[in-house]
Amino acid sequence: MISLSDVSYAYPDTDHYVLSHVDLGIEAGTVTGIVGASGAGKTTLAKLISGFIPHVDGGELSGTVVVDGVTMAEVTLAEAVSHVGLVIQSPFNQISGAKFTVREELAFGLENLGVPRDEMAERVTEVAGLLGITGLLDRSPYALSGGQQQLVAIASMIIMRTPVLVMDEPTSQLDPGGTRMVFDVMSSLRDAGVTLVIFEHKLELLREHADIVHVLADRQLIASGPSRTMLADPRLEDWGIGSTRFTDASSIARDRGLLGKDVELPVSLDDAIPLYRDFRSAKGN
Ligand SMILES: Nc1ncnc2c1ncn2[C@@H]1O[C@H](COP(=O)(O)OP(=O)(O)OP(=O)(O)O)[C@@H](O)[C@H]1O
Repeated sequence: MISLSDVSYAYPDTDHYVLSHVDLGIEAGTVTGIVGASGAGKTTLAKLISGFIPHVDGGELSGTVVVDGVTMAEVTLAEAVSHVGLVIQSPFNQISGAKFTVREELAFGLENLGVPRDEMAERVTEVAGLLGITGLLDRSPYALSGGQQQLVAIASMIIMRTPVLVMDEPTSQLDPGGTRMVFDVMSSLRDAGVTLVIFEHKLELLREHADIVHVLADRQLIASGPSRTMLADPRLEDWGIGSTRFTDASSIARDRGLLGKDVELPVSLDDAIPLYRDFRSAKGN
């Protein structure tokens, strides 16, 4: 569904490559997590997958990016965005600036596609319900909190029903409840067959929702694996990505001989529970 072959990229008026010889393959209907330290190039990669590079940012690009059968550099941005939606990191910048209410804002992209009014209204109601923003529909997008704007930004992409959605830190402005809700919505999108690529720092949530995780460092995708294995990898510390409290605690317990040497370290609470149960039964209480 997504294929990057030998992709290198430098922003305009710079003399260095932000990404260098990147290869990536993503299967349809999967959830892929991409992690990397600050400045590693996550936003750049998100913009490449969704066609904003080269169509908006320009710069020097080599290699090919194919999404949903379309080579991104060879089609217009309008064509690219019909295949892949991008939720950008700053929700304020995602708002079109052309509309007075959230309802109109959500319908904006559909209007451009010529979707009939009745269907537009139905889709707005549906997506607003999904993201719990029905009560905001008649408010100005600019009168909302950062978290509310983020939900509107996500809704404005989901409503387009593209087969691929790329999300660049989609929950950065949300509280834990809002974050969980957005991840639950992502699960239902995945169930509906949407291919998701999530750039995210919240490793526990990524563990729960991503099938495969890739690590971006040194201008390349340098490691990848199933979320349980990749997100418990001790090298994540060296790459400036960190680790979860469950991995840290279990790693200490293992070093002190409380857990077996070859125990598979947990990333999330769900991973940790069976481990602690085994530990308790081994102790006989
Ligand atoms: N428009 C631009 N022009 C020139 N350099 C840029 C531009 N945008 C980003 N960069 C540089 O490209 C590199 C990668 O930036 P990018 O925003 O992709 O990283 P990131 O991993 O998303 O970071 P963060 O986690 O902080 O959002 C950084 O060194 C950044 O300074």
